[in-house]
Amino acid sequence: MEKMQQIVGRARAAFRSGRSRPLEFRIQQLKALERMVQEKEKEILAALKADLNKCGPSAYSHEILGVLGELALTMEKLPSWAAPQPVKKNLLTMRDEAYIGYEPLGVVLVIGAWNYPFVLVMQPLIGAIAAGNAVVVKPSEVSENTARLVAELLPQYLDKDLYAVVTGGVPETTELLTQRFDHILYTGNTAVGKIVMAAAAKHLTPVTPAAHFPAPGPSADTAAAANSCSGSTASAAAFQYTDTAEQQPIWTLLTCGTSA
Ligand SMILES: NC(=O)C1=CN([C@@H]2O[C@H](COP(=O)(O)OP(=O)(O)OC[C@H]3O[C@@H](n4cnc5c(N)ncnc54)[C@H](O)[C@@H]3O)[C@@H](O)[C@H]2O)C=CC1
Ligand SMILES: CCCCCCCCCCCCC/C=C/C(=O)O
Repeated sequence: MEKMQQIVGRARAAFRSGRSRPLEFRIQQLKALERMVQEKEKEILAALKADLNKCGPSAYSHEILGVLGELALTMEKLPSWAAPQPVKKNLLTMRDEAYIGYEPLGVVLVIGAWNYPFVLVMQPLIGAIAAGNAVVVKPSEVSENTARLVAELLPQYLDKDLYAVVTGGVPETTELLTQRFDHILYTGNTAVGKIVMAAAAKHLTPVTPAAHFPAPGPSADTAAAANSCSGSTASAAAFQYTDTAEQQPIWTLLTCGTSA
């Protein structure tokens, strides 16, 4: 318990330091992530082969190109996604500067699944970094080589305190879920999804699930409505990922929008 408390506590302290907020810092971390994928492509593909016998164009396109594509898109669009959006003024606000400004939520937990073990932790990680959050990544223990590689590589390229990796199985995930997060992005089966959502509910933490739930994936609106940011307007940032296999949106990362 103490270990998870320390990991999440370190991420929270790093978040509170404010260094994840500036746009230049976020883009610099995303660039480092891009360099990691380019420089360690062979190791990533070898881990996928060892875990799942995944290889050839399918491994390369989903797990490497998919991540590089997400990084390129995010770095290109981030300045406009993160920019304050002017809002219409009324009589009460006509003398004010009125806009919606996007704020990071805090510490985000990313739980990945075994079947696309690299892309399913990297895509949400990219969105969470882009939005200025600290992140704790929990890759699937079933694809243990990929999990080990992610734990080894991320600290070599990213800020070690802001972005942590926890490896292990059910006991570790269970322990991790006792901690308070500001958002949880979960991919996996429905039964565990219910466990994750119940644990999150104890801290009133919003969860974005990517499982095969009966309803389609969450839309920006439903996710925004589910998110509560005290004293501010909840707004969906444009960090949305479309699952090309299923043609439905599966990731929506929220930031808090505050309007003056
Ligand atoms: N909608 C989508 O976009 C996607 C959905 N999926 C779904 O996910 C399925 C694979 O998921 P799983 O087999 O669940 O993957 P998995 O066995 O890798 O588990 C997912 C995560 O849940 C954690 N976990 C497992 N048991 C737990 C427990 N009792 N308490 C807390 N945490 C626990 C694991 O540590 C792991 O990180 C696929 O078959 C598919 O249905 C997968 C990829 C994308
Ligand atoms: C040039 C082609 C680039 C394609 C990139 C697509 C990357 C998306 C990979 C995500 C795979 C998740 C699929 C979900 C599976 C499931 O529901 O079990």
